[in-house]
Amino acid sequence: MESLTFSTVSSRHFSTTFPRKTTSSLTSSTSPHALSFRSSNSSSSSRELWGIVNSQRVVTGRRERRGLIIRAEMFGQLTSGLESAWNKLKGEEVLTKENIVEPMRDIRRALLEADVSLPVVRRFVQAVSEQAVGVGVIRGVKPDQQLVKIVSDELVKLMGGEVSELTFAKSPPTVILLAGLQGVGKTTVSAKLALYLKKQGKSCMLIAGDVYRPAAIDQLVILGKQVDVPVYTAGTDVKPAEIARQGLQEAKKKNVDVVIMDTAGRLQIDKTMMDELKDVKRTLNPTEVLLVVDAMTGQEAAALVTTFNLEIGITGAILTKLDGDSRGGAALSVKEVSGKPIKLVGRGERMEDLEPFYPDRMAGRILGMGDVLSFVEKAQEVMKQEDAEDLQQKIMSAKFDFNDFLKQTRAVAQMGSMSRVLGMIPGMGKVTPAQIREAEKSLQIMEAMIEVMTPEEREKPELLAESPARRKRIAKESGKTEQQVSQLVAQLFQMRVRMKNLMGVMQGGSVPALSNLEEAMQAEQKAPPGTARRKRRSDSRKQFAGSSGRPNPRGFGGGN
Ligand SMILES: Nc1nc2c(ncn2[C@@H]2O[C@H](COP(=O)(O)OP(=O)(O)OP(=O)(O)O)[C@@H](O)[C@H]2O)c(=O)[nH]1
Repeated sequence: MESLTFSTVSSRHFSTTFPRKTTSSLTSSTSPHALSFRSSNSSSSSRELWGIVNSQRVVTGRRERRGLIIRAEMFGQLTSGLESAWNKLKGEEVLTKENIVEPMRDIRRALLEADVSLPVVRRFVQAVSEQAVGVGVIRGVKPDQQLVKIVSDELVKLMGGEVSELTFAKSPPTVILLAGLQGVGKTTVSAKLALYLKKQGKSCMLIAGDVYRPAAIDQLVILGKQVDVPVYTAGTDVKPAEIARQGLQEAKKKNVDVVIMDTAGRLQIDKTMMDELKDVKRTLNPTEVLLVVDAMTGQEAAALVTTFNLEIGITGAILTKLDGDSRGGAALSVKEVSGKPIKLVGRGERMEDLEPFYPDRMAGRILGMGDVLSFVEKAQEVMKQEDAEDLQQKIMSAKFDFNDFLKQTRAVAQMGSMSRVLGMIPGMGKVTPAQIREAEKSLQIMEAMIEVMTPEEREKPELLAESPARRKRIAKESGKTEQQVSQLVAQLFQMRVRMKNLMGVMQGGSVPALSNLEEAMQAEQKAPPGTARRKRRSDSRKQFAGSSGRPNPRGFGGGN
């Protein structure tokens, strides 16, 4: 399904798999975060690809205007409104009560401009502010990235958290009653839904219940043919409740799994319409009563869902025309205002354009920052503040041992494939797949050797540095060579010194921001011989001498 591609694409795909073309200057501004993950070649006309390369935003419309191609991005205005919030945090070290005031104002404005209902905006802003000031520091994650993550989590919550699946009757047929105002897309949705369920292996039948618009019956018959689903019709002279009864009877006779009833829409909610719907509902005793609402109507859609729920009792909503110029108000307000979930969304006029409503993917599209979100999540998982501080302490006091080494390598493994993690780090995108495979292989070798060390050896690497016999034993038990063991021990000592050097670049001993770490690493690589490198080597020797008392004159590789 099309949407699947948007929230999970890792940054590597931007640079390696998909060609890319920069968005027209007429589209909303581009996130600086997203930019850092982008590649720069061009040429693709595929809509899916465009969605991906535009940093996971959905490009929905394509209109020629005065020779220029204008690409409308879903929720583009909301996305750029939120971007200005992150931008206000550039250069900040940590989120504070003071420095989030301005970004929160931007978030509030962006949501209101997107036509999100005011009480919803108020609650949202309050929830985000509270979390932002209490969030603390996560190693390697900048405050603006942290705010993106908090906003994302709250957006997901606002939209209901989990996907709200359709319910099926214990004994078939499952009956789905569709309701809604005129022109919202009910008839189209009826057929789309039948196709959607058919793809899940369910047999379906449609009932044409819109007796006020004869063309609607013809339309449903045509669409039914298109998706190859039978349509029950009884003309326009029969009451909708009676059509429902007959249709249901027919469906039972045919052992159909799901019956979908299309009903008439009105321009306004009126009593006759509600009474008629109530009659139909009573007759059908439906498993699902879904209100079809138009995303373009913004918070009005949420108000409608509330009214319909109070009047006839509904189980959820279907949001249509999400591919249009909707600003996001409907998607963000429906659940919070009405308490009823959006179950499905329509994203185009084709029969295939109906899909479940995934709050997390929707949030990802609104923010257009899937990569930043997954990076922050991974960092949160593996780099808890306490761990980072603990590690820092150890490094500063040169006590980084094999347990820490193992913890670190496992943390990297936990972060998923190393390649993905490296790809997420700006500036690290040029690591080749071969290098990555090599790195992953050496991690496994290291783990095997550390695992056979005694607890004492793990805590005091000096024991191994001093004793060829111990190294020999480790080699034997882990199935590796003595040279590999010696290299590992040497590596640990080198790492102590390297990390200590890196820590030196941090201001005030704080946990490093990613950029500092990157700069330090680049500086290290660029250092001319005889300066930092030379110093590091001598530091390394001192470190080794200090820890073991007496360096092995033959070096690790040469011992027996
Ligand atoms: N772009 C887009 N158009 C849609 C979508 N869903 C429906 N439409 C279009 O909206 C128009 C109205 O759809 P209908 O299915 O006739 O609407 P209805 O609610 O049955 O209308 P009434 O029978 O008058 O109440 C049609 O032109 C559909 O093609 C969607 O998700 N995206």
